[in-house]
Amino acid sequence: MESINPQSGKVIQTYSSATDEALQTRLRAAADEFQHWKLNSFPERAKLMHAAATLLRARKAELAELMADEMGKVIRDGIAEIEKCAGCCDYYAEHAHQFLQKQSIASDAQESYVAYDPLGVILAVMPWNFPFWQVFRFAAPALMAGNVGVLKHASNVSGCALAIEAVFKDAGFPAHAFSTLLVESSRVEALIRNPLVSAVTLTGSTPAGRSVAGIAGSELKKCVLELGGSDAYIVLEDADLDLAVDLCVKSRLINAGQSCIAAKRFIVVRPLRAEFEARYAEKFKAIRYGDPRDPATDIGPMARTDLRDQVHAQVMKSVEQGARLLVGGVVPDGPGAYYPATVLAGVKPGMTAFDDEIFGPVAAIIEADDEEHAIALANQSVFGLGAALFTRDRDKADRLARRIEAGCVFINSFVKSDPRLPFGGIKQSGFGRELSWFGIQEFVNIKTVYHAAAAKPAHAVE
Ligand SMILES: O=CCCCC(=O)O
Repeated sequence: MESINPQSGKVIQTYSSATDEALQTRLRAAADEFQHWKLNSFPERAKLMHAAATLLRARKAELAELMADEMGKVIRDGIAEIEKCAGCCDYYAEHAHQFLQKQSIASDAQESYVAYDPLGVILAVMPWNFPFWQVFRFAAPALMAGNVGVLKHASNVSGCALAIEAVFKDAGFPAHAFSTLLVESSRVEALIRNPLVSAVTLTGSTPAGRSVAGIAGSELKKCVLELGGSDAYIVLEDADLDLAVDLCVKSRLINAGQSCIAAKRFIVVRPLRAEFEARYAEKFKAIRYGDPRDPATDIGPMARTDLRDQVHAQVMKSVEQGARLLVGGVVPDGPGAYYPATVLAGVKPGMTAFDDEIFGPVAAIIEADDEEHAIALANQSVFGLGAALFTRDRDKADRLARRIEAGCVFINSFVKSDPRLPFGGIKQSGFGRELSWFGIQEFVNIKTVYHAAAAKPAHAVE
């Protein structure tokens, strides 16, 4: 497996994938470790998780450079990503015990309660776009709950995958509490089917989700899926337009547009559409793409040239279908998987930019007749990950938020994940939740314990 620098196109490192025997040995070791790890107390686990947070903070500069080299993330975003991972480790170190405390429930029993037991070896199949964050937001709760983790990371970020394993090991976790498996995607099916694996979590595309869910389903193994999105950002007539334009630009360009929760469809009511479009295009024109290590760069290269070419094909298709290209839309000459910040206007249902997820720095502006039409357009999607609403009317925002088919709705803000808040989607964006109290509940056995009304003491039996 090769790590290729998307800026230069040069191979940085080649990794050999694990043999079947080596994989089996690692899974066996993880399963054996689970028998010990699950018996540790919460304070013991928390101590190690805090140590992982400390190490992440100490290594943030080098880890950000690794991301820049393997997938093109600009350095300041890489540093922010590592800090967020550290915060997530601290959060679960501090709260896991309380989240998984036994809960008494009154019933006809003398005593009945719910206990939360770990499930075992959890396989995480993770993508390259947030190579640390996506892994830590799974690993911190899963390990704190007493599970052990094995990671199959995207093949272009093997360096990141090994660096994550090293963080856990160097923080003092037992050797097989968290391990990285260097394997190609074609071997994920065998991993899910392996009897030593208890459950699987995937962050990735909708087709990958279908495949993982199908395999996990046929094995009757629990899975959590965090898939694609085409988040609608609705701008209503009473919106603060400066704020809306700023946040809509910012959200679309997160990670060079390569984020499931980046804003993708901008649905603006007719009276504001022309003004929004003009201001939006102006800001996009000023966006500089370039070396991810250069502090002056706004967006780095996309992660791979084939992904860049796919985005360009989607832009061209949308234009053929009638969208107006306002900014960008031209593949630059020279090396690197670069794509310019691009704006499409006049986008409508039936066009690629409306119907499909565009995983790159491409904005689709859509005009709505009115508020009702805006909500209908937002919901006219196979995806249901996130959405944002811009309005000054708080009551209206609450009413409309409930009508939007998505896992989260942010009002006058862009969509973001936060360890304290549940994160996940509906429809073809997946199912299950990560983060918060809800996330740590996904990979536990929610066990009912029932004590019958007091049996007579032995000496009282006639
Ligand atoms: O592709 C998904 C990106 C999620 C980013 C985040 O959680 O902030």
